[in-house]
Amino acid sequence: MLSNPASRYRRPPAVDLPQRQWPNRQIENAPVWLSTDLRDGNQALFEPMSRERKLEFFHHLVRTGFKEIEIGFPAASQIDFDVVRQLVENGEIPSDVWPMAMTQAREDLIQRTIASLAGARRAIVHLYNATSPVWRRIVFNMSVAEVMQFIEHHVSLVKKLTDQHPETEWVLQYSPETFCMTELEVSLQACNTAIRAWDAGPGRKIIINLPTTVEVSTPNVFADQIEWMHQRLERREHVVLSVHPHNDRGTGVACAEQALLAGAQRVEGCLFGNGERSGNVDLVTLALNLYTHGIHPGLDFSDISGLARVVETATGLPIHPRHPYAGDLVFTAFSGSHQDAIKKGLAVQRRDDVWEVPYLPLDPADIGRSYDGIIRVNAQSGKGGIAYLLEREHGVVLPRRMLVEFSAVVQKAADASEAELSGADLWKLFESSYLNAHAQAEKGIQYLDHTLRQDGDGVQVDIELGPPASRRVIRGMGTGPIDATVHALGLPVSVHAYEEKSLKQGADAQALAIVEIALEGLPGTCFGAAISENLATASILAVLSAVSRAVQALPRPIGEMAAA
Ligand SMILES: CC(=O)SCCNC(=O)CCNC(=O)[C@H](O)C(C)(C)COP(=O)(O)OP(=O)(O)OC[C@H]1O[C@@H](n2cnc3c(N)ncnc32)[C@H](O)[C@@H]1OP(=O)(O)O
Ligand SMILES: CC(C)C(=O)C(=O)O
Repeated sequence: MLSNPASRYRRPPAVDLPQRQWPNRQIENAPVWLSTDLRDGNQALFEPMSRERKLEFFHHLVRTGFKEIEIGFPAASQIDFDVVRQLVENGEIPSDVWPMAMTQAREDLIQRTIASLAGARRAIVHLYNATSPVWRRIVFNMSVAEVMQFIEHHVSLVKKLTDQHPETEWVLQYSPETFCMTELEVSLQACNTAIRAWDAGPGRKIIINLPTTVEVSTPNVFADQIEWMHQRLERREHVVLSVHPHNDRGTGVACAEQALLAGAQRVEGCLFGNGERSGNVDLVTLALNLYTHGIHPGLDFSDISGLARVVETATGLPIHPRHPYAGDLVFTAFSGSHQDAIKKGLAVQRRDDVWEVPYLPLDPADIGRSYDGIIRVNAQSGKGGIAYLLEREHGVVLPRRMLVEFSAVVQKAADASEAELSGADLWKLFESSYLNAHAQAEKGIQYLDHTLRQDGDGVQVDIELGPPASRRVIRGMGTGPIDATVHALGLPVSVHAYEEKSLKQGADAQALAIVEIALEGLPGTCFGAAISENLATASILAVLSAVSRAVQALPRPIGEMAAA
């Protein structure tokens, strides 16, 4: 039993913002993206990335289209320092990409951070300090006034040190860590202190990065906090307003999206939501959410599975099969009505038209995934998935009533196996239920051979039935092979429908024949099917298949009923 939370947990206060604008807005453009996979993502791993892995990951991020990449915390880790140096010294950072390095507000750490970036064409120094009451009291033991002096002192130091490297274009990023838990007036004071100490102005940009260091509120409260700041920050035109959502309440993506409505221009996060605790905001989901609204995110996720494997290898963490867009199961429908609707949708969807396939939020092909795994068949499936697999893998299109009949067979098999049925399983079931139904000795007919010859205007068929030890021949005359076979059987059978289809072309061409019959004494109709290189043979076998299946329900074996 969960204990009563009322006395142990508090809901953070709402923001007094009666004129809030964000609920009426839509996201119109992609934000600036910053990948913190190599910093926040990396600091949250059982085994942080090696130097080689970091470098490789960095280049993947560049190829994906990131223009801002937090490479690490060079003052805290020799690997991070070496990686930054290698990238800078070897000129491996493309001219339009901003590397970013993080530091605490401590003089020695700031010096080393700037030393790591020296010589870069452009660079972002990321300075942070926590500002919320709990951190002020427990971690830093500082008053609000002392926190402001602390910020002023360390931002000024960053300015002084970076001014000594005019060959580099410097930007300061200031993060009031724990922003979402800080009184808004204090956050504003902290950010404005940084803006002034950095002397933000024309050609001197500052990034103000507001994190949900630990996500504690509903996304609407975070959006209110962002809009409140957006309206009040000093020198706003020289400030890039950024957010850094975490996902402790599972609403990181919602927080980021609503923050964009509220005035944020930039988002920091990790691919597939890696990062401290329940992760940083997932940049893949955010970007593809935009994409499905017709807005290009400026990031290339056209090979999402390839990227997922890169990230899994680098982090040592698996991506959940139901992870939005990237999970193995997200383009798979298990339930019958979903499969049916997807099949119908795919049949009418044209490549360049607006995407309207039911149940699939985007065209899997757009992110390098194929339709292959879309339909699966299990005990929850209906006709749609079965029809899709038979058609895709064997070119077999069953008449609707036959599909209904066969789906009952599939359902039974799936229930018995308690597993998913593959296309191959489905075909085996189709073979044993229909294509080989005439070859089963037990209750049905065991076909061995036949001869067919023209007889005046009609045909005569001689069919050899088994078992081989007591083989016998039944003969029938008719207008064609089907009619003759029915007569040969001598059973009260009437043929309701017949269709044939060629399955392959050329030398190995094959015909599929499908027959629907009624057998006196049995309710409804029953289907049979057969495949042969010869159409007449396929027709004869299809009748035998249908009759054999129909008599399965009869009390006496077919041999006793058939005319000998
Ligand atoms: C929310 C985030 O993700 S922030 C990023 C967090 N990432 C990391 O910390 C990863 C790497 N960090 C480290 O390896 C280490 O913390 C180092 C090397 C930076 C510093 O190591 P140490 O000097 O041993 O300090 P330690 O790790 O114990 O950190 C606690 C100290 O840092 C201080 N501190 C914490 N945050 C800050 C900050 N933003 N600015 C200034 N000081 C800070 C604390 O007050 C505490 O100081 P105290 O020792 O005087 O009480
Ligand atoms: C932006 C920084 C300080 C951060 O990682 C956080 O607050 O989660």
